[in-house]
Amino acid sequence: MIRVGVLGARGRVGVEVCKAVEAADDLELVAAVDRDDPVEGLAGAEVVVDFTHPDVVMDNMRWCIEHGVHPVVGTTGFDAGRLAAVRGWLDANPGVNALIAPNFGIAAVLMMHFAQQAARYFDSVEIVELHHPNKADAPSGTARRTAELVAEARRKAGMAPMPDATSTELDGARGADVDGVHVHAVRLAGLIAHQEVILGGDGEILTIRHDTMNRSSFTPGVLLGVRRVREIPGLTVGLEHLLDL
Ligand SMILES: NC(=O)C1=CN([C@@H]2O[C@H](COP(=O)(O)OP(=O)(O)OC[C@H]3O[C@@H](n4cnc5c(N)ncnc54)[C@H](OP(=O)(O)O)[C@@H]3O)[C@@H](O)[C@H]2O)C=CC1
Ligand SMILES: O=C(O)C1=N[C@H](C(=O)O)C[C@H](O)C1
Repeated sequence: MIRVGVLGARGRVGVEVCKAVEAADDLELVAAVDRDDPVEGLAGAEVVVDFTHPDVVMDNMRWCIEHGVHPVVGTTGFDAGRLAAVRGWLDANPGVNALIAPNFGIAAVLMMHFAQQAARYFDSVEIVELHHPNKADAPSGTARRTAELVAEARRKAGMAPMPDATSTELDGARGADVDGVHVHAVRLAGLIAHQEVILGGDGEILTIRHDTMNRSSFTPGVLLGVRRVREIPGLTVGLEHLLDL
């Protein structure tokens, strides 16, 4: 049995994670913690899953790592500076590992992977992400990561900058520039989490679309991370590293 704690346990995703851990024969839910709850119970966990908020996730990760607990993190808002800080804490606490995945949905990971593979065949790539209006961060962690993967693939292939004659624009009209890739964020009642990667070339458009239809879809990926994090040294970013793609 792996002893598991959950941070953000009463949140939209945390509730689903708690249910999935409780339903798994090889996992034991030893602590379900939300805002203002005592955290001591987490020290009895081997792995802590975090689905909280970008404002608090760094403090949570530091606490886990310093208490010898492996964090599996779905909370978004990571940039290069934050990842470097996490690496520093892990270096200071050998034997503790961490997994951060901007998206635990298997189909979402495949969407990012396919976009990365396709990127070098098209002149232009833009990303549209669409989420529920209660989301704190824009663009989404998934869109940021997709843009980074696409940009890296284009750099490796030695591609020219994307064509774009825009010379006058209203602020924000072309979206956020993530590593040279334009990312557009929609926040709309009724949505959960969706993304389109639109790739354009000479006379052809390829659209790769992913739709999250419910939040239990994240839990198989989370449980995979929980089961594997103890054996993957240091910091792992992205579930793709556990999927043999
Ligand atoms: N990687 C992935 O696959 C996915 C990532 N996410 C990300 O996960 C995060 C959470 O999403 P979601 O579940 O929709 O958000 P919710 O707001 O529904 O849940 C977050 C929960 O964490 C609680 N919380 C806030 N601060 C703390 C704290 N210091 N300690 C413990 N609990 C705390 C919140 O309490 P309160 O409401 O009082 O603030 C809330 O209950 C977001 O960053 C989101 O982008 C979401 C879906 C999938
Ligand atoms: O806040 C959400 O809901 C989601 N957040 C993650 C992100 O920012 O990419 C994953 C998924 O899109 C749902």
